[in-house]
Amino acid sequence: MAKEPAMKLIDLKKDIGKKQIIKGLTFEINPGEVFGFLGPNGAGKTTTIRMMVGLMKISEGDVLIKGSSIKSDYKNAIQHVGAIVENPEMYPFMSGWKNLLHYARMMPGITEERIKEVVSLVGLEKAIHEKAGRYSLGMRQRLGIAQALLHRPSVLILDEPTNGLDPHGIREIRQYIRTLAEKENVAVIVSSHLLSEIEMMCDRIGIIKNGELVAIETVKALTKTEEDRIHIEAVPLDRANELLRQTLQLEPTMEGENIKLTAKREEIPSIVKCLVEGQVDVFGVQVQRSTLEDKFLDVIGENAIE
Ligand SMILES: Nc1ncnc2c1ncn2[C@@H]1O[C@H](COP(=O)(O)OP(=O)(O)OP(=O)(O)O)[C@@H](O)[C@H]1O
Repeated sequence: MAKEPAMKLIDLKKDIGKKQIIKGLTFEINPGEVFGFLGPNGAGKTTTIRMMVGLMKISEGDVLIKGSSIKSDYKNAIQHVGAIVENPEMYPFMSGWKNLLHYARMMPGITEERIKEVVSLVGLEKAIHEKAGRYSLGMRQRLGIAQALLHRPSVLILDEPTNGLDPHGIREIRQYIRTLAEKENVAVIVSSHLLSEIEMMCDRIGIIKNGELVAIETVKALTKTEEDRIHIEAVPLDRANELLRQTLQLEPTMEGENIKLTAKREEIPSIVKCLVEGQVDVFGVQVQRSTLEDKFLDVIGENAIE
């Protein structure tokens, strides 16, 4: 039997006034995966996340969390969710430990053992008895994640978790997010604008644009390139251009001292051979791998970026 998805969006829609902001999102998020939710400004990420956690009314469609509808069975659905949508609320005059204890008391069945477990998951053992007010932003984020994990949610939603962190803090959060997805088998949904971040942290990515899902792929598939962009420095350039067109039926463009073309990596030796045999001197060949950022721009169209 296929495993039950941690979260399922079914034709989710949101109208505000006469405008349709979210136009029917359907996808699933699996236990133990880190899912990146990407999109340009105004694409509808925050609106979607707010509907996922019941902070905003759904116009049409539904969100199921471990099979329970957030619309018609809110109480059951929400108990499976841990979320940090805005900055986590902390009492600065209390230690990290006391903060967690305070939240734990508001929920049934959370033992001290569990508190210790989440503290260790986010790597805050050393600082947990210091006042939260003295924590760095990264430590506060981690305490927030620990708090969201206390009740063993199946889905953890983090809206821009690395916002405002320095590179060290970003690396730490990234590491802990991966660890906890693996150790707790929780589905982590991370929204972000930082593509390189998402590339390093996520297993799968959903990209939305104007309230519609335009791509959903594993990071591996999105960054795998069938064809590379190749820059060749060759003299004389005109002759090189002519040879590549006539002999190999390629479509190069010329730029300064370089020829640019797209081709498969395996084709490079025959391209060089063709040029050399045609009395063209080759001074350099550069292969440009396509990054996730290129893919993102391909999918959403460059004009969408402000
Ligand atoms: N209360 C509202 N009334 C009218 N339009 C709204 C309202 N809230 C959001 N919108 C519009 O809905 C669209 C999606 O907004 P949303 O904040 O969900 O996007 P986002 O992807 O989270 O963007 P960002 O990355 O900039 O936060 C935007 O065009 C926004 O202007």
